[in-house]
Amino acid sequence: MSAGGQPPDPRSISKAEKTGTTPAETEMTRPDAQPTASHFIDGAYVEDTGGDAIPVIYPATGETVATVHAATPAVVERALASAVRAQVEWAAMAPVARGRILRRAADLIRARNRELSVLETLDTGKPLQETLVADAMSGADALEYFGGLAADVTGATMQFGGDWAYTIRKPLGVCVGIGAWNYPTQIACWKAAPALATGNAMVFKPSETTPLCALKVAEILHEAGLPAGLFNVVQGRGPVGAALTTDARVAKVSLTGSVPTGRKVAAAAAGAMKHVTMELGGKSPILIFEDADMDDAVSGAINGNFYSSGQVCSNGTRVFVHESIAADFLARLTERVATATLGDPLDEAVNFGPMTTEAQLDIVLGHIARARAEGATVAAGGSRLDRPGFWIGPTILTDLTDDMACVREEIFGPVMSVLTFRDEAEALARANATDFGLSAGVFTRDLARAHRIAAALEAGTIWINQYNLTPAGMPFGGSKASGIGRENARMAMDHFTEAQTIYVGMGPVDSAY
Ligand SMILES: NC(=O)c1ccc[n+]([C@@H]2O[C@H](COP(=O)([O-])OP(=O)(O)OC[C@H]3O[C@@H](n4cnc5c(N)ncnc54)[C@H](O)[C@@H]3O)[C@@H](O)[C@H]2O)c1
Repeated sequence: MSAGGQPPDPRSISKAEKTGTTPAETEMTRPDAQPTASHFIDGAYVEDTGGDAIPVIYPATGETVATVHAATPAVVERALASAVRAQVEWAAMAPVARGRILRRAADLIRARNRELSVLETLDTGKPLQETLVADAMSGADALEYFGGLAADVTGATMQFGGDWAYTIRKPLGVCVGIGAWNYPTQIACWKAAPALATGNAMVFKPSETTPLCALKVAEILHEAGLPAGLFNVVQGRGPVGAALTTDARVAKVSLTGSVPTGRKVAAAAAGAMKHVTMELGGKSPILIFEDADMDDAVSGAINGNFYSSGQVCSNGTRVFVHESIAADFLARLTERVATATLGDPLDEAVNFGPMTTEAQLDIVLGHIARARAEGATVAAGGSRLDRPGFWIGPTILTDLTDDMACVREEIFGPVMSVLTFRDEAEALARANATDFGLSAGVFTRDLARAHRIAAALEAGTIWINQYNLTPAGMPFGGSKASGIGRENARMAMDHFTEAQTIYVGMGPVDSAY
């Protein structure tokens, strides 16, 4: 079945090509992406064409493949009202029964992985080769993981010699999820799974750039047995997100987005003392020592910079390489990057896709132009490709200093900055000299050094001899400006519940008079 349940609308697109070569002759079929309606509220698709039209553009060609409408105030109201109504019964349900629904949804997602992955590719432009393994499957992992944990939300008891106390974890109520455009299916599932497992309802607003996938997540959750109203999807830009954030019925906002948006949303939520989880941007370092396995280090740097065309929050875009191995590292890196296969992302042979939006491509090109002007050398890529859509190849910058904008600012595109260092203390100090603190990586065969560095790095997630893997059982999130709170793992259950303490007096009650 095609995405959106509508008949396929075949269009011809060219097949895979290596970087810089001409397209092959083979033709492929692109399925239809238009959803049944813009929003999913109270268990059903809802349309209201009164809201602004939002085009969904296939980044590989620049064509509009679907249109949705931003939520009007009436749509936002319906979503919130249904969530408030549904949450009370959901919270009273046996947790194991809640978990069973989430685990059923995980099975449905896995069974439909290809259809969902194609939709993710149309929404974002990421290669199908990636989306088949990283998006819906990661969403299914989260639903399965939190479905299993749902029955294990426990409090604690404290003894005071006679009197005692205990805590119970209570759901927060109605939670809002707001997504970025790079992982629309995964972000919806990572937020929905712990929220629903712990007895909350969620109203989710996808990024206006990638509005399609969260609708499918809602459809599948309800097919798995989720009662109506518990996972609602409303479309729209910033103002819709702001309306949800400031509504008095909302207890928590979980945002995945940039640091500037995070500051705005956290400030708005703080006014009403709402809970927040902030998954924000980064400029993460990867430290590669002279004893590192060179092939693994190159692979880690490639995965940490060019996967999803660099549109990954945790990317290790400042690659610090020990000066004794820097020439060898760069030679191997440029050789391997030249073998990236660009082409239509729906072709499974393709492993490098376009930027998701033209605006983001322009931001990336602006950073590269500024880096050149500041004296950087472009060792690979660096310019827009002459083809329809929003294309730039994997780009490597060298001859850099730490004060250059390309080394300091999040670029959110396929741009790796390669820097060199002399010793561990220097590498560590430079790695930590940033307001961001999302992630970091270290490649070395010296175990003691690996753990010493990991402990000293100021970042929420550190990978040793690996990069960017995020299993559902592992907490993920940022420190410093990169965020507040953690997604995934048991910790996320704490972020969607609050402790209530009950003191038990065993008598007698002493009083002064
Ligand atoms: N830490 C993580 O887990 C993680 C994951 C993916 C992306 N990101 C970050 O996201 C950014 C890229 O995504 P983006 O460009 O979509 O981010 P963005 O900050 O522009 O938008 C994020 C979301 O916030 C909404 N929004 C904008 N203004 C709002 C407001 N005032 N109130 C409420 N909602 C508002 C947007 O409509 C969108 O849905 C990058 O900085 C990237 O690093 C972080």
